[in-house]
Amino acid sequence: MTPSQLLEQTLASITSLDADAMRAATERQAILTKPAGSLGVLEETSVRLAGITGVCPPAVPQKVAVAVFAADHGVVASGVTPWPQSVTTSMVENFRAGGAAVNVLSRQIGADVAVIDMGMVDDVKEDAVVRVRKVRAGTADLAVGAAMTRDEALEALGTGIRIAEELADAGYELIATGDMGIGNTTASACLIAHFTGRPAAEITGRGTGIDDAMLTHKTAIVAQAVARIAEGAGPVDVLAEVGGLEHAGIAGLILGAAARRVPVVLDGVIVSSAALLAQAFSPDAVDHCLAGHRSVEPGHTAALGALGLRPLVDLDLRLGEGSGAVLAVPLIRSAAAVLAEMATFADAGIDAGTDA
Ligand SMILES: O=C(O)c1ccc[n+]([C@@H]2O[C@H](COP(=O)([O-])O)[C@@H](O)[C@H]2O)c1
Ligand SMILES: Cc1cc2nc[nH]c2cc1C
Repeated sequence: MTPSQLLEQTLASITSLDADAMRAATERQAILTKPAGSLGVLEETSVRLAGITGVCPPAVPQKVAVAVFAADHGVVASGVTPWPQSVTTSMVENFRAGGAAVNVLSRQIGADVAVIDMGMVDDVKEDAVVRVRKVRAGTADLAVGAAMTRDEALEALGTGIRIAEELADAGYELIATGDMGIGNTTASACLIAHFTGRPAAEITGRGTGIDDAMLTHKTAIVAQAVARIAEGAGPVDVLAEVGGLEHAGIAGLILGAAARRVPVVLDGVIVSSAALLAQAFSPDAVDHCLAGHRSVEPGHTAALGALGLRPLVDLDLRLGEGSGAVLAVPLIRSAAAVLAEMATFADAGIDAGTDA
């Protein structure tokens, strides 16, 4: 099957959320021993999980994968980040060794970290942690021209879909998403500016921590690259022009997981920019996602607004790797557990009155 056939087949199998399961979840929330609505966003989360999985009450997700998509970016040659490109590889080796923040946070919740080399400049070895699916050795510099070809964009989307299928087949009930790629906040800003229609100056942020001069330069690069996108360009063209290989992988993962009814937890600005891409292919796919957190990057708030998602955690994080998605998992598990395990008014013999 060609990547484009895989994409078409995946899009055709994505459905809207299960309205019956959501109705049952909403009705059950109303008879649990609490004032109606008092568990706020946890209640909404439980209803969404029912809609995604088609089951009420949805199972508490025990088996959780953290899929961290890694790639390099030609735009680092244009001076948009203070960090050397080699840090992408060094951090992937840190993930493999279990020493990064995402490893520590994942151990806290018993989640398995899977790293996908979508397109790092360096070659890394395959093992139980790192899956080598390199589409090309880094993108071209988006400040100068298209980041990749349409065929490469399609291949990378297909790779992400396959990762979702592998994780679903391995029995993962929830997939948290993450990214690693020096320079990738520039590509993310381009995607967000394009899909939200907001100006580059409003969307472009400091990434790993850049000074005012570099921010001005980065913003100009984003504005110019977005202006190059042709009127009426489809999502594959947008991805090829200004995206990254990890963005493609994450968008594919979101589409593939939605097709399999496996909920996906979004991380920060990079993952959410990839979710906008997934939304351009299939608005229903994003309904199968939960926003883990709100990053301090300005583009993230704009992206969440366009995705129509409310972040579960807001802790001034700007790390990436999947850190904010992993931190939200205990809240998602709690939301499902409340719906499944709380006593009803009838069970507890509590008079709910007539206005409850
Ligand atoms: O997830 C976020 O919101 C986030 C915000 C700022 C930076 N990052 C991480 O920082 C790296 C990219 O930053 P930069 O400045 O090199 O574009 C990349 O590895 C991201 O995971 C991530
Ligand atoms: C050290 C470091 C760790 C990261 N993790 C995700 N992005 C990162 C960027 C840097 C620079």
